[in-house]
Amino acid sequence: MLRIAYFGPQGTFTEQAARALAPGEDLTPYETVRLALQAVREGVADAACVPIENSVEGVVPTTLDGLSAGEPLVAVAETILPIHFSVLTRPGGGEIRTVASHPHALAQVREWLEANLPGATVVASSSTASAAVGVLEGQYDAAVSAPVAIEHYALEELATGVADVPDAQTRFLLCRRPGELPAPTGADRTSIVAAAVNRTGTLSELLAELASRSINLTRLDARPTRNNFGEYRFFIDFEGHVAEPRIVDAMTALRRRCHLRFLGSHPRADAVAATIEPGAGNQDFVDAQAWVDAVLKGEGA
Ligand SMILES: O=C(O)C(=O)C[C@]1(C(=O)O)C=C[C@@H](O)C=C1
Repeated sequence: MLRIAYFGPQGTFTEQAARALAPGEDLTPYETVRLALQAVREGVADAACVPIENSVEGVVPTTLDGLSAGEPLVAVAETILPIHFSVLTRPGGGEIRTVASHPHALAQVREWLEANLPGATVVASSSTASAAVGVLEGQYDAAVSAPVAIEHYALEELATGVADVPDAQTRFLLCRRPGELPAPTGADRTSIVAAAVNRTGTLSELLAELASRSINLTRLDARPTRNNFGEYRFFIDFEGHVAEPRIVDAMTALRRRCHLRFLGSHPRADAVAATIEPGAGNQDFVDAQAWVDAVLKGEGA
């Protein structure tokens, strides 16, 4: 049985994602994303399930920072969950003076809180489920939690289906130490971190390498390197798999220009096939290489 670390405690959205990505495996909650990733680096866990991006609030910075520093880890699978919340209180409730949740969750229910709990002080907690634990322990009066939290904690539902944006979604990754890659499917995502030197035009040069090969980006984020003020690392997700000739061509071009960290190639949860423009398919790259090989052997011109 695989040992799967996940961003917990029990009752987070991430636990649900871990159950979807690793059904029947042995799941262990960790208090932070960093600790879940560390468990994999230390060999205590085989893989970690962590949130990466939300359709309303964007990327989860602790996950980006956790993946870009320390021993390399790669994502081997992803899942996307619909996100709506339950607001949980102690049974028999009383006045709600404080309401807690993970900052990403609070950002997705700001309007609901203003309309329904206008006097309450909003408090950030380490996860949606730790907010539920806090309510149970009397630290807060209400928690904005994943609907499954009610199955783990003896709380009452004040409201369910809470979401300022009805179709919100979060994408989660299953990360392991580098090893055999998942096979390409034609509907894959590749993730890299690019540490480019700070000079005019570097980011646009990197993006041009992808654009000139008609490789479609699915996400672009920047995070500070933490070394020099104003220096950033770029997190780039794009369609395709590193085992495809067109992606190999792009990755080698990028590697010549900057320091790269590979964060994985794996099937997309939404199964959207890669956009392939005329002249930019894998066979086009194979044919072009075969022509150059023939020239080198003196068999073509
Ligand atoms: O706290 C949780 O339940 C989580 O799994 C984390 C997280 C996130 O980091 O975005 C996951 C999904 C929701 O968007 C809110 C919180």
